[in-house]
Amino acid sequence: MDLLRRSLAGIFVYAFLLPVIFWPINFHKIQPNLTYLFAGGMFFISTLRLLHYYYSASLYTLSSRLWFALFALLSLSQAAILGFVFTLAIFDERFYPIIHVSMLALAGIASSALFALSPRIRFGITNLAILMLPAMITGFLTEGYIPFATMMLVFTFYISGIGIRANKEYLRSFQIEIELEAQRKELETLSQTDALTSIYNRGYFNQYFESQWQYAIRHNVEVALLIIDVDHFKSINDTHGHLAGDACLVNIAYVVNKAINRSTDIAARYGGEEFVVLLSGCNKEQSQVIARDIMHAIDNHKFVYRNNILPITVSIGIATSIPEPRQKSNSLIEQADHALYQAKAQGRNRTVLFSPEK
Ligand SMILES: Nc1nc2c(ncn2[C@@H]2O[C@H](COP(=O)(O)OP(=O)(O)OP(=O)(O)O)[C@@H](O)[C@H]2O)c(=O)[nH]1
Repeated sequence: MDLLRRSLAGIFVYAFLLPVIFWPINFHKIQPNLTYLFAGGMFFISTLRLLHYYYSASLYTLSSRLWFALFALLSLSQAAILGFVFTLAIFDERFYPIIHVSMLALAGIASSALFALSPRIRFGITNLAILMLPAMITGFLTEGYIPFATMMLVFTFYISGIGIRANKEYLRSFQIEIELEAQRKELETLSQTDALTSIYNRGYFNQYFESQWQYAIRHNVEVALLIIDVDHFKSINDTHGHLAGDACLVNIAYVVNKAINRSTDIAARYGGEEFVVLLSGCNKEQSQVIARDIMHAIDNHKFVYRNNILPITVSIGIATSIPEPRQKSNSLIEQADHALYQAKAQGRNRTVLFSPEK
């Protein structure tokens, strides 16, 4: 339907403006048959197109395919007539006077295409003005050519109108594309982020961990996993309230996230008061150093809520592996979990590296 609305102005141009051009240049006297055939043909098809326009809704309900087939047939017929006239004007001397009309139509088509694709509308208007003004001014100043110059002026306005509209649509589609891309990115970030702490969530961690695990299998790289659990967190909630607990989790996430530096390492909230850190290409010694750094950073951080200093400590389970091709990534989580369990059992506020014999 939008297609139809857009073509309405074109129907009137084809029906009246183009045929009318033939009279000021007296072409109807030189080639009456062609003039009346062209004008009659254009007028007839334009009338059919107007009928198609007014009965569009019911025709479309009847069959959208038929609606489009008729639309295409009618508009392409007018293009065919125009193409035929262009060819006669260029290649047959008897029709030479209408070369003006053909050139004008071609200039218009070229300008509207340029308008539509130019990001700067002023450039399109300047281009059209430079293209049309010399001939138009000369036409107004030359006896016998005023009607032709007037017609050029009308035509120039018509092309500018189409061009400005097409240009606006072109820019709008660009804008929509940029907005959609920004929204897609925002949604992607939201789906990967933990709502409370703003670090990565468990969903993203699982996905990233799996990809790093596969990479480690292919390249024989060591992967380290730390599971960090807040000690006696229940009593923090019970003593100071859940909001105090939430504030602690936000701070812990901040401190943990700050402690990792490599671009391939990530920290995520695994659930409740548990966090995970994935370190790629990190051996046992290096991962223990990082785990201790995290513990010290938490020790040194002042957790204050409503003027109360909250005694926050964490226990960290560490596991590392150079994964075998058939080894599942879950095995590393189980090992780190096991080490965490031992850290808790040994009195908390410590790091434990997983070892099978323990
Ligand atoms: N404020 C707050 N509390 C949470 C959140 N998620 C989990 N918790 C609480 O974290 C506490 C975890 O308690 P437990 O699993 O018993 O562990 P813990 O008290 O930390 O004891 P240990 O881990 O054995 O040192 C529970 O009270 C949960 O309600 C959260 O998003 N915000």
